[in-house]
Amino acid sequence: MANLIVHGGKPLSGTITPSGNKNAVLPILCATLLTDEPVSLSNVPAITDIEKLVTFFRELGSRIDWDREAKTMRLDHSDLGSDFDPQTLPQGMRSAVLLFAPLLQRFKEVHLDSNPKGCALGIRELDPHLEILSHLGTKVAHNGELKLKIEEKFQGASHWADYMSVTTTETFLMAAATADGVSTLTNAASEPHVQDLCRFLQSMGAKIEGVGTSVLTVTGVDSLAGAEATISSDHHEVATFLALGAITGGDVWITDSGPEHFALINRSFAKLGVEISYDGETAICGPKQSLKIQQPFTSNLLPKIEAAPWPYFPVDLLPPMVALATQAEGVMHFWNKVYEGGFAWLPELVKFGAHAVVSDPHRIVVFGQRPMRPAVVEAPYIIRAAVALYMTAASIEGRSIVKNADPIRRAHPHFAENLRKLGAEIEWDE
Ligand SMILES: CC(=O)N[C@H]1[C@@H](OP(=O)(O)OP(=O)(O)OC[C@H]2O[C@@H](n3ccc(=O)[nH]c3=O)[C@H](O)[C@@H]2O)O[C@H](CO)[C@@H](O)[C@@H]1O
Ligand SMILES: C=C(OP(=O)(O)O)C(=O)O
Repeated sequence: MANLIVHGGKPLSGTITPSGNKNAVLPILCATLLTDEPVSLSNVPAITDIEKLVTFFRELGSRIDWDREAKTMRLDHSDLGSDFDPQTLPQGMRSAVLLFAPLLQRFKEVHLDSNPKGCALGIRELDPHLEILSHLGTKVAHNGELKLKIEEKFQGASHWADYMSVTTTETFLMAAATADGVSTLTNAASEPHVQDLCRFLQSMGAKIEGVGTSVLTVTGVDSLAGAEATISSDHHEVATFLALGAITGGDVWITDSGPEHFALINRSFAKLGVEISYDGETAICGPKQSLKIQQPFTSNLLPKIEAAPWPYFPVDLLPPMVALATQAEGVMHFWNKVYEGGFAWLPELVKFGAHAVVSDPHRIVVFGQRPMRPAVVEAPYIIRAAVALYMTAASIEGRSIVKNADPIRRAHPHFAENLRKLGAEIEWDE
């Protein structure tokens, strides 16, 4: 595990180009298993989750050319073996569950001996995935080991999911793409990365209707073809760097920022006193933001930022907003409607002097502008919490250490290098 050594208190200023979105590239990589034809991807981020997936693919027999500098990858799965060792399934990354449907489509039978888990945000349940696979014709048996089996093909079916789950929706899309007949998912997730997977599958020849809505209809096709795609900018990274500009009093410009996804995210910034402006596709967090929490018109109400499945404010962006609230004048209520463990890292934030009260596992109240001091804190295995602890350290004059911060590398390539370009004093201590 690696620690981040931070000398904070300096305004971060400059221009950054965001990386490709981890949560878009990983399902797209899993979907490449659905074809024997070559696939070419660009804007592929050099992140550790992809390293793990590429290692797994190579174990299977895939040919992969990954130029990390050029951010391009060419994949060819035409020479895959006839089976795989479940022990080689990537661990510690939720996206490994996205291998189930394509592996089943290839091998017809898959045995799994573990839940690959992911960020420690709560229980990362497999049941919705098993439910959708079972609806689409998979025989599911578990007796210590999980055994999944299909006959020749997935079978088209309709399913109304319990809740809008990102990866479950992606499992549905991959299974339904080549299923026999028509499949419908009601209560589907519609996050930007889910839409990216839909468009990628369409470019491979899949027939998908309802992209971006909560009802997806997929008409199965016999086979999918090779394709080319560019991975979208990571809206989490865009928002994080804007928040870093705001928390340090700097002037940060982000190119290729995907403004179409930001209306609600920017309104949430505005609730904390941060105005984001645009020059075309470039998002700007200008200098000297007021960092004053807006009061609601209604009396007897706390201002709040409420996160839930898209098009709500994204849960993965709550931690940077919480860090920002520690520096803002006023009180802000945060509500994570998704994860029961999404705020478990708050005791670490408090070590900097922040005043944050946990109301219940889903809700906290942050009292801003308390006197803050440098600290040595421990990052949990949660990418965005590690980022938020770094942000807080960057805003406080003096030397702080964020221990075990390497989950950041799961999603943000060249994190420290990018920040140094903005004037940050930050080092990895391996
Ligand atoms: C690889 C990937 O894409 N990971 C993302 C994906 O994970 P993932 O697909 O695992 O997240 P889900 O959308 O399934 O939601 C996670 C958990 O939240 C709970 N839940 C969710 C929605 C809801 O309306 N009610 C509810 O109870 C469930 O316990 C569920 O297990 O989506 C999450 C939610 O945007 C993000 O944090 C993760 O970064
Ligand atoms: C929670 C995340 O990842 P995972 O779903 O892989 O845990 C994340 O990207 O913030």
